[in-house]
Amino acid sequence: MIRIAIPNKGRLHEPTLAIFKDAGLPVYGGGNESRQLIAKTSDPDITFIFARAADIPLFVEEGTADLGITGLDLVVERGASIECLTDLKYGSSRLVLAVPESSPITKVEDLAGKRIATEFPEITRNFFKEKNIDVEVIEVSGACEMTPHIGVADAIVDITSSGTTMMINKLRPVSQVFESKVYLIANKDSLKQKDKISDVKTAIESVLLAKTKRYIMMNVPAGNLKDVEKIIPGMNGPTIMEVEAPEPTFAVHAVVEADQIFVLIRKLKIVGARDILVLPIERLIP
Ligand SMILES: Nc1ncnc2c1ncn2[C@@H]1O[C@H](COP(=O)(O)OP(=O)(O)OP(=O)(O)O)[C@@H](O)[C@H]1O
Ligand SMILES: O=P(O)(O)OC[C@H]1O[C@H](OP(=O)(O)OP(=O)(O)O)[C@H](O)[C@@H]1O
Ligand SMILES: [Mg+2]
Repeated sequence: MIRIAIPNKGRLHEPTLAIFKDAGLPVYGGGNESRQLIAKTSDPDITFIFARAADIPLFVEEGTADLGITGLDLVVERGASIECLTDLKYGSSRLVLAVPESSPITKVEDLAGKRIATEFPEITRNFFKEKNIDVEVIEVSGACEMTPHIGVADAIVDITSSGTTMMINKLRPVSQVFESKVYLIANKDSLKQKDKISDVKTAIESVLLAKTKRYIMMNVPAGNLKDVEKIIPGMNGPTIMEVEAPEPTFAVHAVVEADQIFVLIRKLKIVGARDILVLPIERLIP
């Protein structure tokens, strides 16, 4: 049995359900936000448990869950001893040291002897300890941006991605403290004992790889085939099939980089390709 802990709400909930669905493991029962706590999947050996992202590192460390999806910031903050298997490419964020816009503080050293409010006390303490700067860390459980404006702290260390919340709260970043990504994480013992974990990892990674590729199909007059082959990179070269058509014609299929499609189609039209179709790929297993 494999138990996978996934965030029951918040910004990671939907993209996590989506990536498992694409990987062939849809959640039975819909995984509605923060109400359903356990769900079966299409594999009788795999069960999802829904938890707060902040609790998942320890659930995975102690083996309550064999696998989990959560942010590296939460793993490090809790000092969880787990394996980070795969960067899931969504939810990247930064922990940033910030002060009120009106503050005279401009660099990290100016924080010596000051008070810093944060939801990440361990990461914050380590950051300043490594710089030999003595600060007072005040742990809060949310609304961190308010603390410097009400005299609770002189600065904050908080999570950010667009920077909108800090700007709205008239906070000026001073330094980046930590860079975070969302990972598929694993319990160390489970990783050794449960083969199915590598199946889950491969399935997830096949979805991530497929998102960067497109499947392209076209018809090419025989006389233009060489010019088209020069343009189509393909993974191991294009697939070429003869087409039943009034004139000698070939169907050319290939897997290409998604971010090359716009330029590629323009070039293919110039060398005579027609009836060009571009399709998404659900999974790509090299
Ligand atoms: N503003 C953000 N931008 C990008 N990623 C974020 C942001 N806030 C949090 N994350 C990432 O999402 C993970 C989960 O964040 P968090 O624990 O705050 O839950 P949430 O998704 O914000 O839901 P809630 O905070 O309402 O419980 C974090 O570990 C972090 O990696
Ligand atoms: O840089 P930004 O894009 O503005 O994101 C920063 C905000 O994101 C997180 O809040 P979230 O939206 O997760 O709500 P929460 O406070 O309930 O966690 C974090 O607590 C910040 O408030
Ligand atoms: Mg949040």
